[in-house]
This record gives sequence, structure tokens and C-alpha cells, in this order.
Amino acid sequence: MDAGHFFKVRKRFNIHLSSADEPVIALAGNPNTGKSTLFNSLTGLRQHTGNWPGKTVIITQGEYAFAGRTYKIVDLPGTYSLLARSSDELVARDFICFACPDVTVVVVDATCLERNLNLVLQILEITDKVIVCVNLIDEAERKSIYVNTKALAEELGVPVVEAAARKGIGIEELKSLIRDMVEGKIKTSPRVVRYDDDLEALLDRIQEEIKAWPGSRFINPRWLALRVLDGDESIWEGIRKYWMEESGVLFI
Ligand SMILES: Nc1nc2c(ncn2[C@@H]2O[C@H](COP(=O)(O)OP(=O)(O)OP(=O)(O)O)[C@@H](O)[C@H]2O)c(=O)[nH]1
Ligand SMILES: [Mg+2]
Repeated sequence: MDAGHFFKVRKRFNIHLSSADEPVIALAGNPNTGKSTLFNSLTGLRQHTGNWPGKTVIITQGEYAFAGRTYKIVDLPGTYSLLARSSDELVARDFICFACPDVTVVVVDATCLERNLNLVLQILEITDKVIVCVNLIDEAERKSIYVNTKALAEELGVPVVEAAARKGIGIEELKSLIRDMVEGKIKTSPRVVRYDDDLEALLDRIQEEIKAWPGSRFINPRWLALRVLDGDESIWEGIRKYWMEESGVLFI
């Protein structure tokens, strides 16, 4: 039943799958971190890439085969945040929260990791099916920057893989991690941002109400409660579009 729901929602994003159980992998990340280059490495396609930000404005999709299974891969627009202030942010956010990719690979730039972690934490608030891909390690090495990926994975509570997408480095390891996550072999425990006690108490109350909705299993209730507190109107538009129109799921 849930697979059928997500099949319909994914179609709404023009993601065409051969069957409802074909895994969907999203590539998210700040602009210019090498998502499209990674996409090309994974799929063997030649999507145009360039070194200016904000280029990918539509969702590009492709496929790759690994160990006998086909994976659909979706290149999301580059964004610094998912607060849905721009159309790029809205598309990336709606895809992650409504189409529920089987894995979201967050591509981060090894040369300026800190700036990229804001988006990683925002995505970890929505989903625990995350792999962080620290790309541009060749560029980082050139600048004598070394990333302790083991410590980063422990801090974030999700797998971290190093890559230099332009040279095809790290691609096989990423594919194998994706397979393991899709098959449920990787248990993650994402770092959750905790707010002050009053806010947490309020979040608990809102979450309890959300959990009573028939559609609540399609979304992370804590994340939705945060959006409610934020006064984020755009989330209701998404719920109408992807739950009610696609699956007839009522939410009140
Ligand atoms: N040195 C090096 N350059 C890379 C690597 N990956 C990507 N690049 C370069 O970084 C630039 C940006 O890459 P894109 O793949 O277009 O980045 P993007 O994340 O898709 O960018 P947006 O779509 O604008 O968000 C291009 O010039 C790539 O060739 C890498 O691993 N090492
Ligand atoms: Mg791109």
C-alpha cells in the first residue's frame, strides 16, 4: 500500500519507474558540490556540468545497474537550505519529504565542509536514509585539507564516503553503500537537533496530533511539527498535492 502511494507521488515528479519497488536515490547538496558530475559517474550519462552555481533547476533522472538491480537516480537542484524560500528549495524539499527517496545522498564539498553541514542537518531532520558523500577530496588534498570521515560519520550517525566524482573515485563504494541501505543492512541514528525544553514540549504535543492522521506514516512527524511551528504555509500545499490528490489520503 505504501509502495503504491510513493509510486504515484514519484510519478507526479515525472519519475518513471519500471516497477513500484525500483529503488529511488536522490542526490542533494549545496550548489556546485559536484552532484551532476557524480550523477554522470554513476549513470554514465553526460549531463552538462559547469562551475557556476544554481544551474540545475529541474530534476534530472537516470539509472544505473549494480549487483543485478536497477536504481533510479535523481539529481536535485543545488540548495543551501530546505526552508522552501526559492523554487529550487521547494522542489528539493518536496521531493525528499513527499517522494521519500529510498536513499538521499547528500553531496558535500570537502574544501568547505562546515558551510555544507547546515543542509546535511536539515535533511537528517526529514529522513534517516542518508549517506553523506564528501566530494572534491582531490581539490581538498591540493589545499592540504583532510576530512576525518570516520569521526564525521560518528557525529552525524549516518555513513560517510569520500569521493572525487570527476575522476570516478569513491563511486563503487557509494554504490555498494546505497545497495546496503536499500536492503536495510545499514542502521542509522541521525543526529537530531534538540531545541529548548518549552519548544520540545510543544513539538511533542503537535507530533501526537499528527500521528493520529491517516497520512502520518508518509512523513516524519517531528519534522512536520517543526514546519507547523515555523508557520510554513508551503507544506500544506505539498500535503494537498501529494497526499490528497494522488492517494486520497485525508489528513484531518
Ligand atoms: N576537482 C574536482 N572537481 C569536481 C569534482 N566534482 C565536480 N567537480 C567540478 O565542480 C564543478 C561543479 O560540478 P557540478 O557537477 O556541475 O556541480 P553541481 O553540484 O551539480 O552544481 P549545481 O547543479 O549548480 O548545484 C564542475 O566544474 C565539475 O567539473 C571532483 O571530485 N573534483
Ligand atoms: Mg548540477
